Amino acid sequence: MLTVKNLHAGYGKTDVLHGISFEVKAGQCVTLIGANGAGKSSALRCITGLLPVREGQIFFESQEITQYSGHRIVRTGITMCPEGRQVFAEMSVTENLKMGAHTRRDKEQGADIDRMMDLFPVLRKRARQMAGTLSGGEQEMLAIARALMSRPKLCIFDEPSLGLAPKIVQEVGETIARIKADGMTILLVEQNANMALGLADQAYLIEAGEIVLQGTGKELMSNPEVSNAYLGH
Ligand SMILES: Nc1ncnc2c1ncn2[C@@H]1O[C@H](COP(=O)(O)OP(=O)(O)OP(=O)(O)O)[C@@H](O)[C@H]1O
Repeated sequence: MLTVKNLHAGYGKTDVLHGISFEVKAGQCVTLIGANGAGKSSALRCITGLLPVREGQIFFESQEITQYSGHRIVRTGITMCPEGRQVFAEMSVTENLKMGAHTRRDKEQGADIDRMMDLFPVLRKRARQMAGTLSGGEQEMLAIARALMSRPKLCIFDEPSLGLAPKIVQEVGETIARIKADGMTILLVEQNANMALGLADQAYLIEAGEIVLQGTGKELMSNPEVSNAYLGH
């Protein structure tokens, strides 16, 4: 579904991605793991049109999207659930969900809001509450639900566990697993390698802008180098 080939990108004179390639097949959960500053978010910024690609190509389904604007990429069916959640703090939960559907022209948004509230009961309880007053975990659920409101074909999660307590991280992991079981294709970027590898069909380890290891989630989890450096075992 998504193919990234030999991707180079950077900021100013500095290159931070040095030719990474990976693939996300329909229905898979694929994860990019790696330390702080390895280049995971930069790779996502390239896919979503926020950072120019210097060399290489990105394909989504049958089209090349390498030079597409962020807006056009959303219309192809790629949605990102951003790092730090970025909910609209001064809007209610329901209004945030409506914002997630702003690119849709159909009349089923109301039914989808209801579906999201079934999927995330805490959002129904807090429907009228300003999003800025929700807890971190609730805001993450809202950010995920808002991303799903666009009815994406590919949902990208950037560090969904960041800053959350371990119990909430587990809940977020379970939520992503449920979304995957419903058939969503997922690209997940995480520093929390334990959570990410547990969910992933396919995983890539990025170090200093290069992919240094790839395999199934299980394979990377049982790799001693990954285990020592990233899993805290
Ligand atoms: N806007 C920017 N301007 C200049 N350099 C940047 C910018 N954003 C990121 N970088 C640099 O690019 C490199 C890769 O950063 P990136 O955010 O992609 O890493 P990451 O793996 O996602 O890490 P993190 O988990 O901290 O987000 C780092 O060296 C970082 O300092």
